[in-house]
Amino acid sequence: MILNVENVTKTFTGKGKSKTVANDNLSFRINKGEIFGLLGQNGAGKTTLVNQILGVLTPDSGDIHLLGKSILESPARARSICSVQPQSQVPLGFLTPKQAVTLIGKMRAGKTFDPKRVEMLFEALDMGEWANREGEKLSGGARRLTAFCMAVVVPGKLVILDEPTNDVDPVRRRLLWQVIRNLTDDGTSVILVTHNVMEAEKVVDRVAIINQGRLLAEGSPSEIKRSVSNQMRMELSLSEELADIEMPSWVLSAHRNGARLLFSVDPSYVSSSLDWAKAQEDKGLVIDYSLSPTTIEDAYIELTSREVIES
Ligand SMILES: Nc1ncnc2c1ncn2[C@@H]1O[C@H](COP(=O)(O)OP(=O)(O)OP(=O)(O)O)[C@@H](O)[C@H]1O
Repeated sequence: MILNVENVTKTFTGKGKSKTVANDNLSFRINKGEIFGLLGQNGAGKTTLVNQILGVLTPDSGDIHLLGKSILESPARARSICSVQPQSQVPLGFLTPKQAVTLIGKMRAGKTFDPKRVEMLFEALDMGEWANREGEKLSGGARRLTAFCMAVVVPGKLVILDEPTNDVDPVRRRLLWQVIRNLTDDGTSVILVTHNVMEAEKVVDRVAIINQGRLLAEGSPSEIKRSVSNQMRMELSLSEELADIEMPSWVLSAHRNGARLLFSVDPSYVSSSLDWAKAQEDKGLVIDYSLSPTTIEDAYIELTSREVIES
């Protein structure tokens, strides 16, 4: 085991003494060589937890053990064991990606640093065209990939990646997932902090879903899906963002994001749900629909969503 988070609670006191419980009695473990997804909506408490793993914040109660030792006893050790890609963009200034990544590699590995590692990463992520371009002239995606390379050029035993695919194009996203997967070959563990549940499902071994500071579920993506039940998902693209759709009685739960509507459907209502969707399409209210087995995104929405749209 690399990381053991035990009953961690962290509360912030704001203006007027209002309190926010950012982490509420969180407990989970991460194994060696594992990719662990930390999933949760904005404000769920992910960054607060990461900052405690890095020893930047101290829990109010509970403890975190990294490779068997308490972070409370030695916060600086935690920072030497972990490498991090932060959620915010890393300012590169006039440094090129090659210079920035090489600099970090030398700082972390000293004389044992092998510059071929930079070439290998740039090739694996198809970054050659940007390698020698000034940081300030790079696109958001190129900067994000550079920050990723800085985090993994000499990876710690625990690599923490906060939304690493933000701004990255779909082709390089796939390359990035492959590089992340390869990181674990030598026993490195990875924490992947993300909102992008569907993407995470393809790469993580286990996930923790947190909401309002609390752990809602933990396990492999298939365990999480099973825990939510044997439902089907219907996904609809509405013709207008504000289209008024009457909710059928067989909908178990619903989630709407603009013109995208997701239903959980009892498998015994497959035929009725397809008839209903076809009727909505004929009325011009729905552009497109599909029915498929539950995904981890459905499980996530089911677990975290308080909002069920009304009929
Ligand atoms: N320094 C702070 N002072 C007061 N409240 C804070 C502080 N840091 C975080 N919070 C609050 O704690 C809660 C958890 O925040 P946190 O940044 O950990 O969430 P998150 O899951 O990382 O969100 P996001 O996905 O948006 O980055 C939020 O309600 C946030 O407003």
